[in-house]
Amino acid sequence: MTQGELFGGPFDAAVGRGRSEPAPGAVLLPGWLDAAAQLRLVAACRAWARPPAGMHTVRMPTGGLMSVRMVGLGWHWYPYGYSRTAEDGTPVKPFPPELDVLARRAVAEAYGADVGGVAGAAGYAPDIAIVNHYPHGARMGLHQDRDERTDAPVVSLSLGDSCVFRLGNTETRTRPWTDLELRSGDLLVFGGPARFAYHGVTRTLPGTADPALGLTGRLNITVRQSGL
Ligand SMILES: O=C(O)CCC(=O)C(=O)O
Ligand SMILES: [Fe+2]
Repeated sequence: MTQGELFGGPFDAAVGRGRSEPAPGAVLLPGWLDAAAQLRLVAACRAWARPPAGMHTVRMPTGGLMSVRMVGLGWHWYPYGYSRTAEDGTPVKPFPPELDVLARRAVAEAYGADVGGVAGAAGYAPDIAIVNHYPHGARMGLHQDRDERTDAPVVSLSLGDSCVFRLGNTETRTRPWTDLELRSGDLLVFGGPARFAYHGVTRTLPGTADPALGLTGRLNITVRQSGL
């Protein structure tokens, strides 16, 4: 049985763990971060998560709490917008220069010679990072990232437990979609025609992280350009 059959849908366990383009404009580079870079990022996330303006639970306008906890750097995300003030009323932490460097390299490597053909990729100037922590059992429903005022690519880095990432289409929350396994160190860039695709995390795979990371659950860092 393939993993596709196991998860009941088209499933690309990052075929052979090589570069793939799961949808036009979406590029997956498995294992893009080496072990040392992953360790450094986990340590940085721990510092960014601390109060003030630290990691918090988000209440949706409908009243429910998100199962993912998050912290914004550069800008604080709330449903549905950005502010310079965090959940606790204190100024948001600055957008870290190391994420600026990393995300620019990510976009350059993801698109290579095509960078000029992807909206906002050549002049990519990120100023937001959102760090999400997925405790065991957490998930993120299908959504579009559309609180930014640009169509510049979103850079996504995964750390810790693997997850099933659902990459859908730009029109509806329904099929067609592709389920991708994102593992620790994987880079996913979604720009161009994939920039406003619905996406989400249907589940994490507890216990799949390298124990050496010292992380329970999964971390995801998205780096974005606000246009604000
Ligand atoms: O955790 C992920 O891989 C996706 C996170 C995401 O979609 C978001 O923060 O908007
Ligand atoms: Fe998103």
